[in-house]
Amino acid sequence: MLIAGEKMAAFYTSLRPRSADTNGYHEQGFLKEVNGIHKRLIYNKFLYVFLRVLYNLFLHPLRSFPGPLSSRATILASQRQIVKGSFPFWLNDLHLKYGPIVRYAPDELSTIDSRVWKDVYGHRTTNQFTKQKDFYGPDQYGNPAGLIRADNAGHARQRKLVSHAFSDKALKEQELILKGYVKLLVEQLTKASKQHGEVDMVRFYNYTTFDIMADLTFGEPLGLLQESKYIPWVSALFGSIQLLTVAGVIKRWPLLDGLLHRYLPKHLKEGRRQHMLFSSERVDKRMQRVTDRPDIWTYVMREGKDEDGGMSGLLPSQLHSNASTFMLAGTETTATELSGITYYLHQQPAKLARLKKEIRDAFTSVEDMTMTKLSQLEYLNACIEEGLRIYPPVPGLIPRETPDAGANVADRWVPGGTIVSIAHYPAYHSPSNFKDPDSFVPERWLPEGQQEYGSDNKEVVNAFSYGPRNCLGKNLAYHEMRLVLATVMLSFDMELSKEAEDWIHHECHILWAKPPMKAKLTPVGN
Ligand code: HEM
Repeated sequence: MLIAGEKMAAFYTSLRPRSADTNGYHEQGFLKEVNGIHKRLIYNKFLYVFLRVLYNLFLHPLRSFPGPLSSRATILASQRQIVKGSFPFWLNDLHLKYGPIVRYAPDELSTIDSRVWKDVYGHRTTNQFTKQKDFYGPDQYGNPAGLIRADNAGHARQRKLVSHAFSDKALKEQELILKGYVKLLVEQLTKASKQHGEVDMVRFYNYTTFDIMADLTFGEPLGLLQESKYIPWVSALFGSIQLLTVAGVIKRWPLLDGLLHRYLPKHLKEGRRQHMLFSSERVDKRMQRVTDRPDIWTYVMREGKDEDGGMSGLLPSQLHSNASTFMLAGTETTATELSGITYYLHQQPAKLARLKKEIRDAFTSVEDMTMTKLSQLEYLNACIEEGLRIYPPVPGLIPRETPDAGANVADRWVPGGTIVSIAHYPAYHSPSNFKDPDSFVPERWLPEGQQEYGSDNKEVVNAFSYGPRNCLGKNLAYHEMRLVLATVMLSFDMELSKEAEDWIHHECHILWAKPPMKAKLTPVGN
């Protein structure tokens, strides 16, 4: 080590300018030389960028795919939109202009063709297409990675183990837990309305979904409903979403990414560590408890216990990573959908009245609501399907990389190493897939709407993704959305505030940046 250090010192000394008196080497001459090298480096960099742009435009294997010149030339155009929070809308405009498949960045294709679900995400092809590494990044909880970032073999093993906790049978046993929280939601909404006149529905939906998911993941709620406020951990989670978007953009520039990691202020690193610890400590505490309460781990332990009573299937890094995934994937998404549906229904009084009537005819109290009865409410289910179409909680891309040998994607040959993705928002808002794509029309999902909307390409809507890596919590999410929406409609009449009239027009940083949705609630029967 010391020898290496001495050698380095000698090397730098040899580079230092020597004075003209000692060896005739003039300092100015040296500076000129350095300037020359510097200029040549800049020149070379420019030359490289110029040649790269020419290559991307005229020689790249994707050159025959349509897209704007700026996007085919460099990744800057798409990155600008991501940072601005307008990526899904921009992509939507590109599809309107260029058709069902668009080259939105030099190595990247977006498509709105429903065949892509089977071709790229389906069971038959999932082993060929890999998740795009830059987009998902390494697992912060270390290796072996949890569900989201595991390779296909590691994923299949973990998924088999945890899926017991998300089965219909498990959900039936979790019904009472969920009901407890929606009853508390009604109590707290009533109290907050009396106190403040107006309540922010986005917050109350978040309180509910975070408390439910924390109960199922940590065996205890976070107390958000009880206190009617976010705890710092949840606020930090929301605050970090925009930063994560920027970090995702920086990741594509290795030099900047390296600098970011090296010079990230200590307090931010510590904040991230504390944030991760919050969830890991809670799940560790839960694992030490012996209980038969039907939370996630009761099912996983039952199915995956080894001879010593430990968990044979999940290592600590996977346990921590999956708990953290459940707490993000299973909360914000469901609350987003509830907020979106609430907004759209309150723009169309006739549809709102029809839904309220269906719910109030079916139930007199939350006690009457069962999973089976809720799943049979035609109009409620149509509203949820339409909500998932018009305001998908995961609005952007879920990118995959083609295998080295290339692959067929919707009848077109795509070379190896290409990033391909179906884009939820553009696919669901395309007039080539839907009539009146920007209108909230639950009837399109019902037999009565088939005459008018029968030509809609409903197969393209897979808001929970498709194939072996689709959403694990789909059943839970559907039940939760039905239960919460039905409870709110049964218990209150709601009037959105003036400021909330334009609520839907907000940015998207991977997830929707939802503003508050203030509403006046009147308890039914008052
Ligand atoms: C309306 C609500 C929801 C929507 C629209 C939704 C959507 C999605 C989507 C699109 C994916 C695929 C992501 C990708 O491939 O990168 C996904 C994965 C996942 N979701 Fe959901 N989700 C919702 C609710 C939930 C809930 C309630 C849970 C409960 C824990 C959950 C847990 C997960 C998990 C664990 C994965 C990863 C699955 C795997 O890789 O095997 N999600 N979700």
